[in-house]
Amino acid sequence: MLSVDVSKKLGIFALEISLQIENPGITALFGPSGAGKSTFAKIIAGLCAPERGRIAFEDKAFFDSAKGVDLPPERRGVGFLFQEHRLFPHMSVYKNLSFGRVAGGRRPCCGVEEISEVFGITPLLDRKPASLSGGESQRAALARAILAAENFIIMDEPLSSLDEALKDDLLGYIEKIPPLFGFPIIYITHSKDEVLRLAEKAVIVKEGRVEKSGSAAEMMKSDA
Ligand SMILES: Nc1ncnc2c1ncn2[C@@H]1O[C@H](COP(=O)(O)OP(=O)(O)OP(=O)(O)O)[C@@H](O)[C@H]1O
Repeated sequence: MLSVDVSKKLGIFALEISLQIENPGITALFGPSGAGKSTFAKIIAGLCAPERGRIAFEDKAFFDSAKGVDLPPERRGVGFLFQEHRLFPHMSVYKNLSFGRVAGGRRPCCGVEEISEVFGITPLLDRKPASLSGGESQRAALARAILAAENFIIMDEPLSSLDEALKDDLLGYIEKIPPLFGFPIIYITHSKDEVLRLAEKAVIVKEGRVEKSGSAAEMMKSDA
């Protein structure tokens, strides 16, 4: 279970989120632009520090302002997939994936070759990111996020730079992750279609707060 209770101010924006995510599958964070979804994701991953609060996964505290705990991102075991692929441009796909594995936890879920087969990128391993299509790049970034993960994966609008056909293709790959690798996923999106296709649970975030949470189908119906 991921347990979060944090506060953060960014200029005039105030984020106050208290939330527990128990779902072993995919939980969507859904809300309008500017609601604070990306800030919240960065706080969990250790890319942005809250002013106060506690973040813990199972019995491991990532952040605890009362006890002075603040683990750096590489010690949180969180795989992160961004809107754009953010592969290292000077490294081959193989090296990008190997780097993910080294940077990740002490318990890699699988090897580079195995994961490349799952995501259909084996023929691309010797290529540099600049020579890949948008869909190929996101599949390579997805594989790297899994290799870097020890506890769970956060995806921040991972389909936003892809066209409709490629979105559908990548959704198919994302669906495979919980059954094949067992990682929970926190999936950030504006799209109800993506929530309904992927997620069992959804958390509605508005103006820096959790408005409500529950089954994805119920949340999407009530947010109509
Ligand atoms: N460094 C910063 N300084 C000041 N304000 C910031 C900073 N970073 C983010 N904000 C503000 O915090 C609010 C939440 O931003 P955030 O990117 O988390 O929202 P979001 O829900 O992810 O939006 P989107 O769906 O458009 O990506 C916005 O009003 C944004 O302008």
